Amino acid sequence: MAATNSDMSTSGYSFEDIQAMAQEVLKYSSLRPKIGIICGTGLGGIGDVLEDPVPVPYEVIPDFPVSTVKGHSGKFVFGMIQGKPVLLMMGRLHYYEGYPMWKVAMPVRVMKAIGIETLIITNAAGGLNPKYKPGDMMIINDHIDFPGLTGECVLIGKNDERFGPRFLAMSDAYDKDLGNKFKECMVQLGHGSLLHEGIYIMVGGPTFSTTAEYKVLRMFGADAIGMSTIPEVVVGRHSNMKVFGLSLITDAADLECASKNKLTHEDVLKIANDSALLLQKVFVNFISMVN
Ligand SMILES: O=P(O)(O)O[C@@H]1C[C@H](O)[C@@H](CO)O1
Ligand code: HPA
Repeated sequence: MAATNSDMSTSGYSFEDIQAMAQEVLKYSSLRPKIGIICGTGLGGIGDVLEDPVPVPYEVIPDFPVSTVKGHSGKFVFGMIQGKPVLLMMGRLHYYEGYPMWKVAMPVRVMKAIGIETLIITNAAGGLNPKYKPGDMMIINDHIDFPGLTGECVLIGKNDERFGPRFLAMSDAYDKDLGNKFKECMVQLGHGSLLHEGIYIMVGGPTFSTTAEYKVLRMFGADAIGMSTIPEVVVGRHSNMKVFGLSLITDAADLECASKNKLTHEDVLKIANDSALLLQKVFVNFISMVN
């Protein structure tokens, strides 16, 4: 298996490598899910609503990278939600862990090869929009691929058309119908006031931003800031999947430089943990509405 990028192929893994990884994962379950969920930092609690979960640790998949961040356990999990088979990815890969961009999003290609058609991507994010508070949620309706704009787009390199087209439109990246369904769930459950729709910007991390950086990124028009998601969205769309993106707002950017408290990963995990039960309830309803 060629897990290097020496030939400048887009993914570093050939089409055949990705199919072989998918076949390996499929050996663990007879379920054939069409819905995939990527759990953001601390959001693995979504896995608690899975009936008959079957975990597939990344270590059993040949040449699959490991997840090194607290709050990301490092496994795929098959299971059922509301009578529908789903595949969870618990343990995303981040650019700041030292993985090249093509490797960060490679699991999305494996999910596609497994049969996933609808990709639900979650993350923990900082609120740049002054209206957002920790514990709020934001449906991502557009994004700013900051690494992409500066030459680190996940699709840089040779393109294998079996994965998707060389040039990819991103104007319709986020599925509106899925967004409306999620909104409906939040309103039905009485939590409509926690929900926003907005623009997510990805930065490389692992540093959180300075006040000056937050101000610039807010001026760009971003509502929430994080260190993931966009490479997965781009590869999901390249693979012709329907994509839904959700940010859990875990902290409010200190645009006035007024706070004496320094933001930590533990703060992010705590808010994610506090929101776990609500997210589980919402996801049970949401998945029942997803085709
Ligand atoms: O994997 P996500 O984007 O949810 O994780 C966020 C960004 C960093 O990885 C981490 C910072 O606490 O949370
Ligand atoms: N910045 C970047 N990533 C994040 C943040 C933040 O403020 N909060 C959670 N993930």
